[in-house]
Amino acid sequence: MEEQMRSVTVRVPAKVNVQLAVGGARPDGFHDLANVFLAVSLFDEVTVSPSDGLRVTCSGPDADQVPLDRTNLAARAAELLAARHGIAPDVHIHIAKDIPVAGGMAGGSADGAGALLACDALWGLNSSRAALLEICAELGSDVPFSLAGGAALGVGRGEQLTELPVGGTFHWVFAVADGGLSTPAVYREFDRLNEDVRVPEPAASQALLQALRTGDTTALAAALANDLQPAALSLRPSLAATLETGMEAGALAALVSGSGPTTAFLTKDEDAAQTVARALTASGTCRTARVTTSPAPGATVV
Ligand SMILES: C[C@@](CO)(OP(=O)(O)O)[C@H](O)COP(=O)(O)OP(=O)(O)OC[C@H]1O[C@@H](n2ccc(N)nc2=O)[C@H](O)[C@@H]1O
Ligand SMILES: Nc1ncnc2c1ncn2[C@@H]1O[C@H](COP(=O)(O)OP(=O)(O)O)[C@@H](O)[C@H]1O
Repeated sequence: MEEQMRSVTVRVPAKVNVQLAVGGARPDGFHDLANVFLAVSLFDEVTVSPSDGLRVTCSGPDADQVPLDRTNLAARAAELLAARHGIAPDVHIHIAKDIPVAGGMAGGSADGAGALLACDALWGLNSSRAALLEICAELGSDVPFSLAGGAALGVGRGEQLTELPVGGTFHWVFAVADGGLSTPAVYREFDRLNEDVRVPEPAASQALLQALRTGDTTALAAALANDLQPAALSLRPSLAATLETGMEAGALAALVSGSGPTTAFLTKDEDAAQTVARALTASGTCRTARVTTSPAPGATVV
């Protein structure tokens, strides 16, 4: 009972990149981006409670693929926050995982942002939003957006966010692939494929921002773009069949989610999403299909 009363649970969304414009490799190994994030209604739940030391547990269908040591982004978040305040990270972090692992949907980032917010509440630190966002950026390029949710443009390596207005609800299907793809490997493949190309400065598409602002699904479908898609397809050619299956079933557009291998299908409404999900599942070109909506709120104490 004591443990229950003193636990804090935070719900955190997955993301899809509706535009991922990638620049050339920087000297620090990162790439400058114009990264338009949209949070979708697939969530992990991170629960923290006092413990003798730092401990991570995980439940859910993909739990066996999640590291439970100090490399887990949730553990790193707790350690960073505790270090800033000169306290010990004595906390049990439990992750109820529903976001595909290594799928290009920022599941690890979600858990990092979730653990940070949850520990801040558990330890009564009352950190400012700006302080939390700064720690998020230290944890990873995508982590600030997991805290923020909604929609945002991320520049720099994706960590410098500007919130974007969204004027409606979008319907998506996500086809979860068997096995993950390593984000660094996909960026390396992007570099290899662009070896002899002058990669332009990344810039957000005005048509895309307008489509988000007005909630115009057809316009959003026309503007979706992911510069990492050729690299993900090069490393995982079978994704082409998944993309084709969703389009044939009536999706307005299909793309790889971030670094993949999850693929995303935008549909005109919930019924169309169910039809696409059924076709994807029946085709055997993916492990499972998930119907979602966007935008979704960022990390929230529940
Ligand atoms: C590609 C994206 C799209 O949102 O996410 P996923 O689709 O994997 O979830 C992100 O750029 C991934 O962000 P995140 O997974 O937080 O990356 P980080 O931990 O910061 O960096 C991991 C590695 O990815 C590469 N990386 C990441 C971000 C960036 N702007 N340029 C890069 O080259 C680097 O090789 C880096 O060492
Ligand atoms: N809390 C976490 N959940 C999932 N993966 C994690 C977590 N912490 C660290 N990782 C590591 O990060 C890798 C990328 O995971 P994830 O964030 O799910 O994918 P992506 O970067 O494609 O969005 C995993 O393969 C795993 O080794």
